[in-house]
Amino acid sequence: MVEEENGGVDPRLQAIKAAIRVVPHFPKPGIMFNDITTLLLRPKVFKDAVEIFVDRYRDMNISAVAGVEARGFIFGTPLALALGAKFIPLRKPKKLPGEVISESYVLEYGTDSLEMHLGSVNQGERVIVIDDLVATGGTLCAAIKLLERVGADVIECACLIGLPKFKGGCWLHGKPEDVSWETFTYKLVIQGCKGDKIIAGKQPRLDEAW
Ligand SMILES: O=P(O)(O)OC[C@H]1O[C@H](OP(=O)(O)OP(=O)(O)O)[C@H](O)[C@@H]1O
Ligand SMILES: Nc1ncnc2[nH]cnc12
Repeated sequence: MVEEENGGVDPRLQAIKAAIRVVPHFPKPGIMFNDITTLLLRPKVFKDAVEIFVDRYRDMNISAVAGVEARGFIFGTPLALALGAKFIPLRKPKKLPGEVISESYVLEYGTDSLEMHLGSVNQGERVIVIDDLVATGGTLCAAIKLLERVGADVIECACLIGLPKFKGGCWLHGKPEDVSWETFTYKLVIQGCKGDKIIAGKQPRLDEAW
C-alpha cells in the first residue's frame, strides 16, 4: 500500500522521488522538466514504482491498462502484465495503423492529440489510465474521453508525479475545475476519474523538496 495503516508514507516513495531528475528550462524556458529516465537506470527503484501501481490495482478486477504515449507505456506495460490485463496504447497522431478515434488537448508546453484503435476495448470494461506525470490534466482528460466514447468504465487514472505548480486546480476540458489536491507527491496522484471530474485522493506528504 502507498499509504500505510499507521498513516505513514510508503518508504518506496522517497527513493522514487530521489531518482527523478528535475531539469530546469526544458523543453523551453520556465519549464521544470521531471525526467523519469534517471529512475529507469535504477532497476530496484523502477520495480518499486511499478509495484506501487500493482499493489493498488491487483484486486480491482481491471481488464485493461491504457498507457499514454510515450512515458505511460513504460509504467503501463509491466503493470498490465502483472495484473493479467490487456494493454491499450493511447498514441500520438498518425502512429496507429487501424481505425482510430482521436481527442485533442492543451499541454503545459503546446498542444497535442491522442488516438486509440477502435475495437481495443469493449463497452463496460474496467480500465485504468497510466502515465508518468500529470501537469494540467489535459492529457489524462483526453485519455478518459477516448475510453468513455467507446463505453469503457474508467476506474482511475494513476501517475507517478503530480506537478506542484498546479496545486489547487487543474484544467479539464479546457476550463479550470475546482479540484482540491492536498499535495503533490511522487506517487499515484489521481483517483476516482469519472467523465469531466478528476477527484484527488488523499496524499501522503513528501513536500520538503519542493
Ligand atoms: O497533464 P498534462 O499537462 O496534460 O501533461 C502531462 C503529459 O505531458 C507529458 O507528455 P508529453 O506530451 O510531453 O509527451 P511524451 O511522453 O511523449 O514526452 C507527460 O508524460 C504527460 O503525458
Ligand atoms: N514539467 C514537466 N516535466 C515532464 N513532463 C511534463 N509534461 C508536462 N509538463 C511536464
